[in-house]
Amino acid sequence: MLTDVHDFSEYHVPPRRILMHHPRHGASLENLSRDRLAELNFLDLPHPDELYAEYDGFAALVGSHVETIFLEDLLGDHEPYRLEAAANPNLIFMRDSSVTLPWAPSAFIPARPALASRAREADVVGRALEHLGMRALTRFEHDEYLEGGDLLPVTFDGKRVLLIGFGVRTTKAAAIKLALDLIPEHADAIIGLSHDPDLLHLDTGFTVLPNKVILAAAGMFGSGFLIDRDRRLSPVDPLSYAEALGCSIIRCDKADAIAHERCNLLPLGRRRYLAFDLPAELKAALEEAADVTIQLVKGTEIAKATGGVHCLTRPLYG
Ligand SMILES: NC(=O)NCCC[C@H](N)C(=O)O
Repeated sequence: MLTDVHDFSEYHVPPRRILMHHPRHGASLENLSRDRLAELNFLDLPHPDELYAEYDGFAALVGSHVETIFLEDLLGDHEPYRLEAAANPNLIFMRDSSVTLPWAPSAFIPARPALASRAREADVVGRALEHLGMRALTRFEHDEYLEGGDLLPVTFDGKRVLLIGFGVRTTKAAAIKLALDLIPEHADAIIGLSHDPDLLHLDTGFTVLPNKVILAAAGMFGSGFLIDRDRRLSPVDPLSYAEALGCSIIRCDKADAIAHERCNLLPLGRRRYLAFDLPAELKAALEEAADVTIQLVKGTEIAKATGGVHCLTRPLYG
């Protein structure tokens, strides 16, 4: 059962700050041409000024709820940061380059991006987090790849659970490494969810909300596994498993999840959420079932870069 008492889920704990990267802090978008879309995994070429305006609107809305902090504030003239900000427009998707855990505010998991053009992000962002006094809990190598959008920390019946999605980016080897390095000190269990490769990350098509509500892209999740506190691995069907534990699943259209970031909701704690424009029916259904308030912000240009409000943010809890 998901409980509110001792709930250290990402959707429950208000971040103390949110770490972001403004696309204007570097000219990566202005220098972008169509021939780089595949390398960056963009759906289309965003219009820089419109994307900046959307980002400003989003950052202002986030800032009205919680303190925001930008990579620029922490790294300023740091050479690798400047180079990355100048060349890599995916740096705005701060969710992916590291993982933070609501129950371990002074630690982080450095990501290891699988997309070659994003490979340097984790070092840059790790440097910023270390600058804030946070320490790395592990290091991935060999065939261990993990992008932050594939990891959702929740508390499940008082247990600290890492929900990890496996699609095109994150590997099972990374989940095993986390089981070895984090259980039992920093996590009690890991639930792996294999998802359709059309879904970029877990957070493209899946999120857990209060009241045991799950929002999932329809037909995208199949097999999965559970690694328990004794590091025993057993197969589970993740959605049936969740339903058996009393969760209700609201499904959204797969194509909408991919093109419009429908499942990519940003929780700010105290039942507050932000999202890119949602169909009125879906918004009402989520607000009713999960007893949350969702504020909407325009993100058409940002969605061309294949990310949403969850992808743009890295919550800091300490
Ligand atoms: N968590 C996310 O879904 N992040 C969005 C990343 C978009 C970026 N174009 C990528 O393909 O890595």
